[in-house]
Parts: sequence; C-alpha cells; structure tokens
Amino acid sequence: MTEPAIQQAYEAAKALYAQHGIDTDDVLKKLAAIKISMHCWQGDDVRGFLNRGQELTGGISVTGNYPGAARTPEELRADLEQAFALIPGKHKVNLHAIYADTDEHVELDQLEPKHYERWVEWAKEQGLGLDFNPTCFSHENSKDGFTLSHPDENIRRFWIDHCKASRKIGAYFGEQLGQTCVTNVWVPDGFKDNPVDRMSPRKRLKASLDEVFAEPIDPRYNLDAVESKLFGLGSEAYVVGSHEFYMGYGLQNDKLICLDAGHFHPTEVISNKLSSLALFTSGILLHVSRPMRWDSDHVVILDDELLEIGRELVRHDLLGVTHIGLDFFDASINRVAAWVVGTRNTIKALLRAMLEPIEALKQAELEGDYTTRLALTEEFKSYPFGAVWDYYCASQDVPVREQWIQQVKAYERDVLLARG
Ligand SMILES: C[C@H](O)[C@H](O)[C@@H](O)C(=O)CO
Ligand SMILES: [Mn+2]
Repeated sequence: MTEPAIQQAYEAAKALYAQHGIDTDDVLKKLAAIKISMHCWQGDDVRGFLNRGQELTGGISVTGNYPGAARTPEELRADLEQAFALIPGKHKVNLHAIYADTDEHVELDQLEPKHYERWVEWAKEQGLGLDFNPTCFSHENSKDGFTLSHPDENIRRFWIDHCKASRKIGAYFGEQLGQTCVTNVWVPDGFKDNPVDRMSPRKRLKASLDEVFAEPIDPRYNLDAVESKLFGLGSEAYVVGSHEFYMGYGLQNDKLICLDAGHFHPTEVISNKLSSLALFTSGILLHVSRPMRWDSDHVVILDDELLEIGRELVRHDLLGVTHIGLDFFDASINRVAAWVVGTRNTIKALLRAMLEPIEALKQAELEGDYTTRLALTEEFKSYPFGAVWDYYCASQDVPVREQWIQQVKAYERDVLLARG
C-alpha cells in the first residue's frame, strides 16, 4: 500500500512531467522491465568457494575488513536475498566460476552444470536470472600472470577448457531459467614492465578464444562477452586483452564487448563509447563500477558518469541491446549495503534519464538552439524525480528512501555479526 503522502507527491510530479509529454506511469512500467545483474563477488570479497585458501590474484584487490563476509553458498544466497528485498524490480545474479556450490573437489577445467544446480534451483525460487564468468585468476595456473595467452601449451589448455566449460554452464543457466545468460571472459594477462614482444601474447589469446568459442551455442541460452582492461596491479605496462584487442575480436566474431567503467584511462568514460559501439555490435555488456583514480572498484554512486551512462542508454534506445552488470567490491562497509546502494543508484540513473524531455532536447540541438538545450537540461535537474522514485519503491514493496538502512543494520546485528 502506498502511503498517502507518497501518492500525493507522485501525483504532483506526474502532472509536472506530463506538461513535457512524459508519462510517469509508462516510465515506471519500462523501468520495472530492466534487469541489473548484481555481482555475487561483493558478498565475500571475491573469494568464492572453490580453493578458498587461495589469495586473490589477477591484479584486482579488495581492501577493508568489515565483519560478516559470506563463507558458504547458503550465506551468500541469504545475503543476496536480503539485498534484493531492498531493491525495486526483478534482477539477475552474476556468478563467477569459483562460486560453485558442490561438496566435490573439482578443478576449474572439469566444472559442469551440476556444480551449480543449487544456484539454479534458488534462482528459480527467487525469480532471478543468472549470468556467469570463468574465473581466470586466484589459481596456481595463473601465478605467472598469464592464462589464455600463456606461452606454456598445457597451462593455456587448462584455461581454454575452463572457459569452454563455463560457456556450457552459462547455456545451462539460460535454458533452465528461460533467460539468456551472459558469460563474460576476462583474463588478467599482462606484464608489469615494458614488454619486448607485445604481439605474440595477443596472437596466443586470439587463438585460445577461437577455441573457446568454437562450439556454437544457442543465443537464447548463452551470449559470450569479452572484457578488456588498460592495466592492473602487476600488469601496469601491458595488458594482453586491451580495448583495441577486444574491440577487434568482438566485432569480428560477434561477441558482446564488455565495457568496465574502471578499465580505461582515468579521464576516459564509458558513457561516451556507447553510441559508437552500438552502431557496430549486436550487443554490449556493462560493468558499472566507480574507478577512484584507478580501477578501484568503489561502490557506484549517483555521480555524473552514472547519470550519463543512464542517459546514453535511454536516449539512444540501447536498453534492448545492453546487458547491465555491476562490478565493485568494497570490504570496508556492510557488503549488503554496498549492493543496495550501487544497485539502487544504477536504477535511479535510468529513471532520471527516462524522466528527461528527450525529444525536446534533441530538437533544440538539431535547430542549433543550444540556449534551450542548456537551460532545459539544467532546470530538469531540480524536477521532482525523488517523488517518482519513492512511489516506484513503494509500489514495488521495497523501502522508501533511507528506510532500508534500518533493515540492513538489523540483518547485520542478527546475522552478519554472528558469523565467525
Ligand atoms: C571479478 C571480476 O570478474 C573482475 O572484476 C573483472 O570483471 C574485472 O573488472 C577485472 O578488473
Ligand atoms: Mn569488470
């Protein structure tokens, strides 16, 4: 039941937006259909359940020691359920291979759909979709900093087989859940210092990917994505899978290109890439993140870049071809809260974009009336978007405004702090 004050504020906002031809009821219907893929790895600092003793490698890092990280698949699922209870809409969970839920000791190249059966059952119960990622890091076979581009044929074979197995698991998710799974390949391969031979590792990566993707999979079940990066910890000088590498590979082989907000030069933004990429690809995967001076994977806030990503997706009608995933990990705050803040903000950015007078702004620009373009854009920043958001949360039965914080605190007290 929507509180009278929320309803009244919504009605007033609705009337204001209607003056610009924006139908807020229609906007909220469209918003409810958008799925955000919430990454499981925020819940346990990218540790996973296979090889739990392994340190996190691959040039990524999690800092902080906030209590309550999930230690088992059951705990992680409970934490995800708590987060989803505070986020409007029905979404997806993005799993990494190391989150297999099995009592078997299984190597990455031997993984099968059966090792994720409990995740699938749970996703069905919860009405969620699943996405997937091979885990090409935190493993003995990645200790040299190379995986799919490793010069050693045996090591390369191990990672090829792991990625092949991952696509089959993705297809199983898609088929079981009736929602396409996006399986995203990211490898950390690179050199700390300036290499002599930049070409050979890239040739090997290309050959490995060709093998990984050789078997056709029904796109209704699984879509492949490839994720580039500029640098990582320990791969500062050179990353094999650079942006240009995967732009080329993705376009030539019809793979989704994954744009991670933290994987470019610090002043480069992914929002500005969408309208170009969309002209040449059949689909895009986003890793919405917040790079603080480097690929720091901070929880996303409603900052200019997040708003701009939302605008680009909405203004150019790219929501149908874009898969929106999150990629941040902060262990210095409550991990459930991290998911809630980042996911709610991503949805808010889309809503804000949908509540802009897009046609009027495009028309002003076309006519060279940059005064109106600027003035209208700025005035809309103080339109009552919050009233529409509150109404959306209330109508989706999730807490309005900051009310959710109390629920996270109670969960922390009753559940998270009881973990060792
Ligand atoms: C854990 C993720 O797969 C990882 O963050 C990857 O997507 C990435 O962005 C590496 O920097
Ligand atoms: Mn990423």
